[in-house]
Order: sequence, then C-alpha cells, then structure tokens
Amino acid sequence: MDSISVSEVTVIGRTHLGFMHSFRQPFSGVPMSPKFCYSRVEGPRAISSSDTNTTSQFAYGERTAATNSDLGYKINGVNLKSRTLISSVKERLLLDANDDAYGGVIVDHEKLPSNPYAFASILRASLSDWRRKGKKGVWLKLPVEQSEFVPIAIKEGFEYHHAEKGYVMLTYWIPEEEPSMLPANASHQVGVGGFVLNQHKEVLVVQEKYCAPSITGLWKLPTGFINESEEIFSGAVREVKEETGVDTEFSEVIAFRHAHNVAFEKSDLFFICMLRPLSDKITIDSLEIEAAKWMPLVEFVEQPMIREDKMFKRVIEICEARLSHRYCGLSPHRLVSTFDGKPSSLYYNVVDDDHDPSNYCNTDFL
Ligand SMILES: NC(=O)c1ccc[n+]([C@@H]2O[C@H](COP(=O)([O-])OP(=O)(O)OC[C@H]3O[C@@H](n4cnc5c(N)ncnc54)[C@H](O)[C@@H]3O)[C@@H](O)[C@H]2O)c1
Repeated sequence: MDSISVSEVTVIGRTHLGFMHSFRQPFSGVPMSPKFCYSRVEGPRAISSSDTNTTSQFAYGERTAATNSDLGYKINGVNLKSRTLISSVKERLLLDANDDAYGGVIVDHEKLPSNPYAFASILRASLSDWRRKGKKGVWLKLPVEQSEFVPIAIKEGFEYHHAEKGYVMLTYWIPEEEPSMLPANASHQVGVGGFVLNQHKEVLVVQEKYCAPSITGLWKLPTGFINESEEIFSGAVREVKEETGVDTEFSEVIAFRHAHNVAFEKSDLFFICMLRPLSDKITIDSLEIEAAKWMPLVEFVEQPMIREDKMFKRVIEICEARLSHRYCGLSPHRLVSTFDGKPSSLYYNVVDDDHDPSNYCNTDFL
C-alpha cells in the first residue's frame, strides 16, 4: 500500500486532540481561525490550550511529535499507540484520489478530511506526493458542506474551474515547465425554439412576460433552454408544452444559431426545431408567458420585428422552404459509439434513402 487514506483513519478517545492539533502548524500563511478540531465521535469543538498535553506541537512533515504516550488512533481496526507508528502514519496521510487518463488525479470528494486543519496539511502533502510522482492535473471537487476548504486550496495554488449549486470544482496544474492542458469550463448554453404549424397553417406563438424592451409585444416562437442531460429533441417538446400546454412530436432541427457573449461571457447555441402538433388547446405558463395563440403564418411573418430582423426572417424562410420540400432539416438517430460507449443522438438528414422511415423530408407537415 502506497499510502493510508484519510478515510481509513479513525481517531479515538480524548487525546486525539493532540494529533489534530498538529495540523495547525505546517501551513504557514493559511489563515486558520477560528481554531477547532473535529472528532468523528464528538463532532467539532474548539481547541483550547488545555485541550492538549503535547509538550511540543509537531509540524506535519517537519518535526516529530512529542505527544502523550496514551494517544490512541485506530487504523483499519488496529489501535496505534507508538509514537513511531503515529509519525509514520502522519507522513503517509494523503488525499484519496484516482488517476485520470491524462496523467492527472481526481480527488475523491467523499473521502475528504473532516476539518480544515487536516485538509490543509494533507492537501499540501498530497501535492508534494503527486509532484514527486510526475502527476499533472489535479481535480478537486469541494462540496458546499465543506466550503471552508475553498480558501485553503486557493492559497495552496488551486484555481476555480466551475461551480454548480452543490460544489465548486478547483484545479491545479503541477508541471511548472509545461503550460496547463486542463480543458476550460463548458463554454456554451444550449437553447431550443419550436416551430409548430397546424393544419390551418397557423403557427404557435407566444409573448414573453420578461423580455428586452426591443421585442416587447412580439409574437415569437416558444423558446427555452435544455436541461442537463436532456436531448435537444425532448427539450424542444418540453419547452413548447411548458409554455403553451400544446403537445408536440419532434420532427427536425431546421437550423441552429451560434452567438457569443450571450450569458455572462458564455456563448449560445440555439436550435430551431420543427415540431408537429398533437393537440391544439393552449394553456400558458403564466410565470413565464404573457400570452400564446395560434397565429396565421402570413400574419406572423408580417410582424415588423420579424420582417426587419435578418435572423428571424431567415428562420421563417427556412421553415417555409421545408414546408414546400425545398429544404430538409436534421433528424436525430440514436447510436452508441464504441469510442465512448455512450448512447448519443446523431442529427442528420436521409434525403438519399427513400426507404428510411425516418426520412421526414418526404413527408408533409400540413
Ligand atoms: N427570446 C427570444 O426572442 C429569442 C430569440 C432568439 C433566440 N433565442 C434563444 O432561445 C434560447 C432560450 O432563450 P430565451 O430568450 O427563451 O430564454 P430567457 O432568457 O427568456 O430565459 C428563459 C426563462 O428563464 C428564466 N430566467 C432567465 N434568466 C433569468 C434571470 N436572470 N432571472 C430570473 N429568471 C430568469 C425566465 O423565467 C425566462 O423566461 C436561447 O438559446 C436564445 O439564444 C431566444
């Protein structure tokens, strides 16, 4: 065994305080206030000078401890009392981490130490260990419950990579002689819009409750963002249903727009989808939508804001070209690639294959 992971160590009894206290010393420059320690048995509590009988506090990896002889730890069920053993365990304490495919490591966030002192010390020791082993990138996910670890890791040289509601992901690139090869955070948001036409050649349109003053009053296609792990085709159907109450069936991605600096410097991919209506009754989502209706296509196109906007105008032209079979969009085909073993959707059209039932280019919308 190369090292003993933090999670394998259980500190037992009152005298553990001396051991945990030892973690306060080595990370100079890291603010460690308020001082507290954590016992899995007793929970967190403040350290006072009377809490420990150490004659000299030991610094992690620097000096050996002169601690109580009755100091007790349990490691994998074995009680340790010897100072030598404690010292050797101490030196071998490292964060649990798995190797990634690029010569880096991913720290197991479920096995982080419980208190900031231990974290700071063990993080520094782990970095030394990974550096010695020639590791490159380090991925450190810190759950919101351990947000007090964030400034410690930043002080140690970690950088923010991305954050979600429940965690922040930090990274560290170890090789000083090589530029960081770690990929940046996701750069795009993905939106969908539904072009839904009924048999009366009416298009399903909405007025948004909250929108830029420039488009107030515009009757527009229902739009929204797809959720994490959601398909474009199901996201478009869901958005139309949520905003208007109309059930639809996905047909094709008719076009997509790529724009930059749309949301806090992030880019935007907007997929315009053609959908077939399966119902016609409108029930709006009053939180998001001011009004919705079936509007004659000619009337929709005649809106000044559509006529005068190059993108809106072109989108409608493409949809009209599709309706008259002068154009074909992309339909999703579920495939599993051996490359990553994941089921995925490949969007393409099948204009050359008349026998393929998914060739919607041959079918009529109206
Ligand atoms: N709305 C349009 O006219 C329009 C035009 C062209 C392209 N698009 C594309 O449609 C996709 C979706 O855009 P959208 O305009 O429907 O989304 P949006 O900005 O209207 O956001 C969708 C909903 O999220 C909520 N929301 C968003 N930001 C919020 C905030 N800061 N605070 C509180 N609530 C907030 C609101 O309920 C909003 O209705 C994007 O890809 C966009 O590029 C939209």
